[in-house]
Amino acid sequence: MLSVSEAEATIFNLVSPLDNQQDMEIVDLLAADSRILASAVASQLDFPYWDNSAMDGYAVRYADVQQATQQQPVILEIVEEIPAGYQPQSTIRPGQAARIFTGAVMPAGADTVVMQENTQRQEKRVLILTAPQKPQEFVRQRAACYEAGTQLLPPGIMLHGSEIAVLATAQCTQVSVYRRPRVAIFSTGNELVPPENPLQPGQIVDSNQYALAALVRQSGAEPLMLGIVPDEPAALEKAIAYAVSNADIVISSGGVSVGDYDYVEQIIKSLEGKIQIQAVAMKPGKPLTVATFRDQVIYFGLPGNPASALVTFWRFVQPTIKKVSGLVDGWQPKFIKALNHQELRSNGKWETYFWGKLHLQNGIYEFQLAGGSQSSGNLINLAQTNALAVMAVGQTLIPSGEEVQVLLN
Ligand SMILES: Nc1nc2c(c(=O)[nH]1)N[C@H]1C(S)=C(S)[C@@H](COP(=O)(O)OP(=O)(O)OC[C@H]3O[C@@H](n4cnc5c(N)ncnc54)[C@H](O)[C@@H]3O)O[C@H]1N2
Ligand code: MOO
Ligand SMILES: [Mg+2]
Repeated sequence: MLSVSEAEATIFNLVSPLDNQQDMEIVDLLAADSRILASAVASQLDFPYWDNSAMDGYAVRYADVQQATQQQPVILEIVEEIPAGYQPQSTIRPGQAARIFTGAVMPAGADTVVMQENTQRQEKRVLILTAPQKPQEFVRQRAACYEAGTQLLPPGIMLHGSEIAVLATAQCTQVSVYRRPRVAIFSTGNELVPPENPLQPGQIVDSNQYALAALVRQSGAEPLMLGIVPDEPAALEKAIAYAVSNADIVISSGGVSVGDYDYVEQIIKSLEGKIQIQAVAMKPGKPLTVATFRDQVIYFGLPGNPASALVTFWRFVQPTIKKVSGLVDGWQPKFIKALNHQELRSNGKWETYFWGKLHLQNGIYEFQLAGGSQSSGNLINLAQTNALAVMAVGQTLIPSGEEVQVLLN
């Protein structure tokens, strides 16, 4: 049986990002939020676009004012007023200045701005009362932040407010992003019914498909919900064949253990899928099954128990979706160290995952175990959790107050 880290390495090696040519789409700037950039962006505009003032004050020649003091102010003649958005008409000559405002274009001849607090206005003249610290003070130089034609944003990053600001500034109103990966999801089990059906004796509501669809969407992909498939080989064969032909990633839940009605592995093989993982030394989630089809589609057969399905999703499927989606960095699972708030115990045989809540307490992360049963059949206390504490194989106890490794969901 593979260890969790072996399983992780196997899975992450099996998948590669979508193709940045074939699998891209063009979206409007505002629709680009939370999308992943498919190709590098360059702009034809420098940033700043032109030399401009960082202060409300006076554009001057540094050589004129470098000796100015309160006692011996330098007096300059004001030849022009330059509000933001206006193209200056004059050239500043020795002994001259222009009234200027924040964001306004620097006039030719001037190289420095003196903020108005360091001046005194006398009609058509200005007294400079304090010398600037250095030439170019309070001038935002053209291209100081970005030179036209060089790379502005690299491919493979997720776009949020700050990147959208950069694209807007570069007048990049149509953005090339990766299409969202398509993830087919179905549940297996004769006992399952959709949430809206009245329950007959022995039936169980299919919660996994809904949870997984929400998590898939949260991971940046498009869920394709294929419903409930009974534990019958023919039905399962039809569902798997359809799913692997219509999605980049397939997630089923249930039917991967050793029971007489657990057909998933058998059907994968009959459809010429390649079984890559049959079980992982973890709890919950041991019967996790992973396969590939035509070296293109990855199939996750998650265990049916609700907590097992979600834990294996967080641990393996979520990073897989993010990697496939084109993200270059940050698709990997995120672990942090936290203070363990209560004792955690396991039998030491499997890498064990405990669900709970990560709090920030006086600047320190603390892991609080969800109250109630941590059995894989319990899903009720998964609500409002945001993290999984991890106990290594061979470890049987993490005392309260000690450090614990935590996976962020
Ligand atoms: N003899 C053994 N039995 C089991 C073993 C084992 O090693 N030897 N492993 C156990 C573990 S661990 C798990 S996890 C489960 C995995 O079972 P399957 O993946 O085959 O899933 P099912 O048998 O179909 O269902 C298990 C359980 O989960 C409920 N379920 C299934 N699908 C859903 C759904 N969509 N929504 C909500 N609940 C669902 C189902 O009703 C069962 O109660 O096997 C153990 N057995
Ligand atoms: O390991 Mo199963 O996945 O918990 O109950
Ligand atoms: Mg079973």
